[in-house]
Amino acid sequence: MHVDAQRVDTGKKSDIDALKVSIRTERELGNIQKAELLTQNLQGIVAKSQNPELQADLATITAENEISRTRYPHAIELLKSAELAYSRSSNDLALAYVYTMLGYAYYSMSDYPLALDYYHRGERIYNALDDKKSLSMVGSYMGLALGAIGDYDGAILAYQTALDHAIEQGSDAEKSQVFYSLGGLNAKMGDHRSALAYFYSSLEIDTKRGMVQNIAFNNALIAESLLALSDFEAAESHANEAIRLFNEVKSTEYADMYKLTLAKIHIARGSYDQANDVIQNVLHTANGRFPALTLNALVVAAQHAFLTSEHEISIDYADQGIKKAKQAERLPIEVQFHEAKVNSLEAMNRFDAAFIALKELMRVKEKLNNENKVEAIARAQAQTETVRKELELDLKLKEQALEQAGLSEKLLLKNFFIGLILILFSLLFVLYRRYTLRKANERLEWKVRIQTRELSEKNEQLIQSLKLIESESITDTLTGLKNRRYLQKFIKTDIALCDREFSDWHQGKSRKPIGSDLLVFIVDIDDFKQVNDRFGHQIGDEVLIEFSKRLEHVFRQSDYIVRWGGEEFVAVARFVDRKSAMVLAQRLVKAINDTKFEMHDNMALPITCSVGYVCYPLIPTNVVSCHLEKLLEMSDACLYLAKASGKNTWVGLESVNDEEAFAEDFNKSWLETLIRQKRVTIRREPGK
Ligand SMILES: Nc1nc2c(ncn2[C@@H]2O[C@H](COP(=O)(O)OP(=O)(O)OP(=O)(O)O)[C@@H](O)[C@H]2O)c(=O)[nH]1
Repeated sequence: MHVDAQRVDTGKKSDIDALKVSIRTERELGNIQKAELLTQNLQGIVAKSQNPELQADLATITAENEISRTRYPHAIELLKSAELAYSRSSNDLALAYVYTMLGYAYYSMSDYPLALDYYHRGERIYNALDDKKSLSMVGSYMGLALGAIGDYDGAILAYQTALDHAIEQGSDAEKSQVFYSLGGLNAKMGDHRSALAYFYSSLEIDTKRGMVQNIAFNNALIAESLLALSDFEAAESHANEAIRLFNEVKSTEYADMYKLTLAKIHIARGSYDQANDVIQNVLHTANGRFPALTLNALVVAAQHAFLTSEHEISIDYADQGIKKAKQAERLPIEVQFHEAKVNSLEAMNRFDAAFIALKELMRVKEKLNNENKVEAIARAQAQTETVRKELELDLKLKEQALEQAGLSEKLLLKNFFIGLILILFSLLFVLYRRYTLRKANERLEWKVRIQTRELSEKNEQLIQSLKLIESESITDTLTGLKNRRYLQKFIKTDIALCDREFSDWHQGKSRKPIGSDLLVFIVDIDDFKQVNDRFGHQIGDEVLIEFSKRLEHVFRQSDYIVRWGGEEFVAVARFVDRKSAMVLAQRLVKAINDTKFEMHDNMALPITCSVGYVCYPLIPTNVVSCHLEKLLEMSDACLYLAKASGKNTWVGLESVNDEEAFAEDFNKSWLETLIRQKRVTIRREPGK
């Protein structure tokens, strides 16, 4: 559906919906500029309407445009604000889509564990809504991320499920996506011949549908696989076709990205001058504007200079690349630059400098290795999720079969002939399903066989790294809650979003934020040592588990609850009004002391807890940005006051009046001083 950008200014819902569809269609067709133009039109309408849902829609659509432009951090910011709005309005379908897009943005920035986490969130909602088409989409994306962390087994399973959903829906778009992704996976595994077969299948569907940008992507990846197979002539022709199509739809960043493939083809052929022209051209356009493109161009430039024995130049490119990769936190690519530097220094017989560069290379590799350990956890979690999904799918199929059987019986009784025809159709359908599934299975089994040996080696490595990282996992094994690593990873973006909402207000860009505070609680079980001493550690553990469950009842699903350590828990209520803090704290204390804790041997223990909390931002009228550790120091000082006033109660720091209150060490005696000087607003349980 195409809508004239000039004419949609009425703000009518049907017009707005048509405009949204139009933007997505233009983008899918690769007309990014047109999509951005229409988005500006939507922006005008949204500005007039002040409708938060519409603002969230605009943020999502703009984020998708930004992803097309490879501007991922901005896309993430926009998606986070949409996530907030959709959670508030309980718009589950839109929320699931936002999660999927967040996953894709993180995937594009090579943060695979976070990408998988978001994909799982989206998938859970789509499952609950039984939305097969979206399940196919998210399955494909998950396959990509699993493939990227080397979990080929998991990736193949994800694609299999995605393909099933796509076939069931008869959806060409999703089928093409799965084929494209399977091509990518095979290319990653080094099986370029199979990769080509998948890319060609995807290309065929996209050509039928006239999806120019997808056709361009298929051509680009076909070129890369052909290059790997040393078929330079065909590779060059596909790379040129990709570049032509990307330029045609004004997607110049991608055109430049695949000009680098062309440069690699020239290098492989020994046409170094031609390669150099292309590289310089890309570096010139990318520098400063497109960080991802600049990094890729510098890798090829360093490689080119090394091969033409211009070692000084190669080192210069490598140094530029190291600096930029550090800024962009792209460790895998930083490793490539260090390697290039070591090679060039060695080739120049500068062994001292080469040794120093080698040490740096080892350090960065070690860092990357540590990150991969976290990825390994994501892989383990993803595998568990896949097994669960399979069981669920199996159960659903059985239920459907039972339902169908009941239905056929009734129909048979009513009308034998109609029943007979139905059975014949069902049979044909089952045969057709079996045929398509068998075909898909054959293909997958063949690939699994090829990969079995590699997988068992990888599994062995995985077991070793899992052992290493058990203590660092993001889940607390006793209570099943998340642990401090999880909170440290996720809270940063929430704090940034909160800062942004408030500073927009200070700068007069938006109205005063409502329901945008973060509340950080520390919850500590009272006299827990006595529980252990009197009843033993096992009972102590049972208390911790029951305690966690009660915490989960008090907070919302979208809040964070983590076991910080021992008998101490941290909960963060996200994007609420600070007025709710007292209510939550009271509810927390009551949730614990109201009913005794039932233990497995019918013993019932009276348990109480103390709570300290802090509301963020602390000075709403003048944002002083804080990190998690500082906020915890403050809630801990409040917790101390709660303990000192007899336990089984709460104390909260609602706001502070001046910036100087943020002393280096925010401890209990500093808080007491601030209270005495009336520089803070403190809340306590009435009567305590
Ligand atoms: N059973 C069990 N006990 C734990 C665990 N982690 C920490 N603990 C115990 O928790 C107790 C904490 O004791 P303290 O820090 O003295 O605190 P408390 O007794 O709760 O006293 P207050 O905080 O002043 O109310 C210690 O006895 C730890 O051994 C665990 O995973 N399981």
